[in-house]
Amino acid sequence: MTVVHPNLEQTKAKMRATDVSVYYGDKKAIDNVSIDIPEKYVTAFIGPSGCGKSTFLRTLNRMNDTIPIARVEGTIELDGEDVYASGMDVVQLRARVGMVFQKPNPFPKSIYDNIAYGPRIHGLAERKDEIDAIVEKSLTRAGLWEEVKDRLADSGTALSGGQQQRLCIARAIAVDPEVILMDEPCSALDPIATAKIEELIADLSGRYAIVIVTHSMQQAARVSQRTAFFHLGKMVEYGRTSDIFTNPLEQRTQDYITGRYG
Ligand SMILES: Nc1ncnc2c1ncn2[C@@H]1O[C@H](COP(=O)(O)OP(=O)(O)OP(=O)(O)O)[C@@H](O)[C@H]1O
Repeated sequence: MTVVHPNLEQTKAKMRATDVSVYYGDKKAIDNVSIDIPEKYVTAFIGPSGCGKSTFLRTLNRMNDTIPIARVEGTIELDGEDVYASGMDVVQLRARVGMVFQKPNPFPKSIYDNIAYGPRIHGLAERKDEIDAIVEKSLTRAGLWEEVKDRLADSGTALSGGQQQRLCIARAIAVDPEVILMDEPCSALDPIATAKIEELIADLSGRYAIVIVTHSMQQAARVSQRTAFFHLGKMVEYGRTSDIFTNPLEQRTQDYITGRYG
């Protein structure tokens, strides 16, 4: 059972997970997790290594489909629609629920094409001027436009690590997502690049539902309004970020945030 803080105000759920369990073969990695992911907020998933944070994050846009031995039970909804329904178009789902990974993974293409690719294949724009506008808007929103506007034809892989990660965020934004999942997006970055990504997350919250997996409690405290603490595949506690860090209700949460394990 998850302890949910009683003072949580009602917010509209953008995504809802109900009784979700995930298995890798016979091994249960996520055990009966239910959570509402609120619209326009940043939700952080924290917990010790191996507790299942990334596994659970990946259920939200069916990234686990790419792992043959992974099996998901329970229900995940996006605006009330069953994400695992047989008629669900997974490509479309992953545009609506975008993902940014631990290691920046730009396509080996130009900066321009990294952004233009998604809108083109999703039919969001056809004319060059429309695509140009999406490229500029997405890069601006990701805080990268000023740095790259004079070299859009250069390869995305030639950027610094932090710039590459902002390019990947711009790429996710370009297809007009509703939710952005971030799996330890700063773990490969230095402190300055990390600070830029954190600023960017703050700018983007309010516009998208964002879910971030992080090993850094300081980062969770800085960027999120909601925090879920995971331990051994279970979601132990969920509440406002400030409450989770100052007034945890569960001993296991208290032990983790005070550094007794992790
Ligand atoms: N592809 C996979 N095949 C088999 N087992 C896996 C796979 N991915 C993860 N697991 C197992 O599932 C459990 C949860 O792993 P997961 O990566 O979700 O945890 P995590 O909390 O994100 O960890 P970390 O913080 O170290 O990234 C672990 O026991 C892990 O070994």
